[in-house]
Amino acid sequence: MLQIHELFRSIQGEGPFAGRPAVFLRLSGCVQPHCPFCDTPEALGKGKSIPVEELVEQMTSGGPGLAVITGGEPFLQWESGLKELEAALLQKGMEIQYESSGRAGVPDGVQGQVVLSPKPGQWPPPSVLGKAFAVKPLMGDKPEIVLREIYRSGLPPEKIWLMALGASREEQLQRMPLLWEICTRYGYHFCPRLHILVHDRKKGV
Ligand SMILES: Nc1nc2[nH]cc(C(=O)O)c2c(=O)[nH]1
Ligand code: SF4
Ligand SMILES: [Mg+2]
Repeated sequence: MLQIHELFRSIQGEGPFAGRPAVFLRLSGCVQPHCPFCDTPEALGKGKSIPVEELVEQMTSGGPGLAVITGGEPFLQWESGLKELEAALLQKGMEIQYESSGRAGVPDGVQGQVVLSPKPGQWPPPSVLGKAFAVKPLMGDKPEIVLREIYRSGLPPEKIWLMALGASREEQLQRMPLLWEICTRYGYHFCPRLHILVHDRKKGV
């Protein structure tokens, strides 16, 4: 069983796979304490219990493609169903990408691609960063602190996507010019959040 908040088809809005059609599974629950700026508070509750087999059926009904598994914090449920879901989806030819804050660690043996979005003040340890395919830090009012963490971690610029904190189109657009400048200067990827730019605060897209 997995505790889920929602399952929907959309376009990956962030990171290295941005622009790709994908099926999204948003798992429920996150590590305490929850972030005061959380943009998915609706996913922090208990959610609905759904059997893994039913999720596999729904997620593969459109044929093979990209599955994005997000939350909340998806890796909290690794041992209670997510590992099993990963194996079943891979077996059906799906490509898997995780959206994780890194706050629950990254399980050993995970096969999908892990994209970490560290939150301000919560920079993950090297053992967690080392398992990431890409790192896309949320940039808020103190970008210099995050830039220092990136520099200290020794991550190569090719692995970094900078994205703006904020759940609204207005906040995104307001923070983008500075991020654009920083990305140009340091050779990081600029990460628009397409679903917010297109749909603003709408959920389930
Ligand atoms: N379209 C779309 N792309 C996303 N990429 C990461 C998302 C997330 O909430 O983790 C997300 C989301 O909620 N929607
Ligand atoms: S890690 Fe993400 S989902 Fe969890 S409380 Fe923080 S912002 Fe919300
Ligand atoms: Mg999100």
